[in-house]
Amino acid sequence: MPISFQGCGFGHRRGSLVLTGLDLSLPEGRTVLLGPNGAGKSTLLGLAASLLRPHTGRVLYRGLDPARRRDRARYRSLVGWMPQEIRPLPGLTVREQVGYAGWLKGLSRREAWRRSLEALEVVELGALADGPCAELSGGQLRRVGLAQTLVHDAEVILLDEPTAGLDPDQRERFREIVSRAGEHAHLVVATHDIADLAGTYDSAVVLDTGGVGYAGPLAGLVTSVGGSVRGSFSDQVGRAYRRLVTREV
Ligand SMILES: Nc1ncnc2c1ncn2[C@@H]1O[C@H](COP(=O)(O)OP(=O)(O)OP(=O)(O)O)[C@@H](O)[C@H]1O
Repeated sequence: MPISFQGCGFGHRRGSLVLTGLDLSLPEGRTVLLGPNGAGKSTLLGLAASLLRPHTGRVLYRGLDPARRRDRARYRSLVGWMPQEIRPLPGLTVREQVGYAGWLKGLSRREAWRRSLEALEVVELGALADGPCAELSGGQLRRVGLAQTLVHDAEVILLDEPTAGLDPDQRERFREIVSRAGEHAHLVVATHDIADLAGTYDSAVVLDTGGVGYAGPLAGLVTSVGGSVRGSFSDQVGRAYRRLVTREV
């Protein structure tokens, strides 16, 4: 079972909590994390990535608690995280940037270098491996971000709005690559891109004003809000999500 949150509370500022008493086990497989702006999706991923530490409760994966110093390095080697913004490191090639990420996650230099090319091939950037990272387009940089999560043996991969700002073709391409990456690891993807949810994900978690509105299989999202069964399954899921967060009837 992937990452679980046990009674987690967190606020970025004193007196204002984003998450309170969160009890949630992220589903297995490919999970989409949905919710309106400010619902706490990035905060939840930040806690899962051990970038943020809960003020109350704990985050666990395979019995490892990243708040405990002795568990942290192992936890981080098993959990990959891609932030919303990928910054090219000055002077590094694409392959060096990905290899560096692997080294930070505990791979030897030799292993990180070898695997960096494999990861770049998965995201279809092998041909640009030796070019400067700073010259990549926004869409290509997102793919570097994904390669950085694939270069080590992450069992859980967390992606924060990986398709934001991409044109429709790039989004579709990225969704395909993400879907493929989900064959080898549990994926959790925070996104507002609700096109083809059914083709890309197995499960959904919907956050709404500090709580979990829904967590489970995509099909259950439709039935949980009494959604209509008209249209394709993806359309039904999209409508059910909108209904859940806007209370549309
Ligand atoms: N660094 C920060 N300092 C202070 N408040 C923050 C910080 N980051 C987020 N917040 C606040 O925490 C709340 C949750 O933000 P978060 O970014 O987790 O939401 P989100 O669901 O990812 O939103 P979006 O869809 O807009 O990316 C918001 O009210 C936001 O203003």
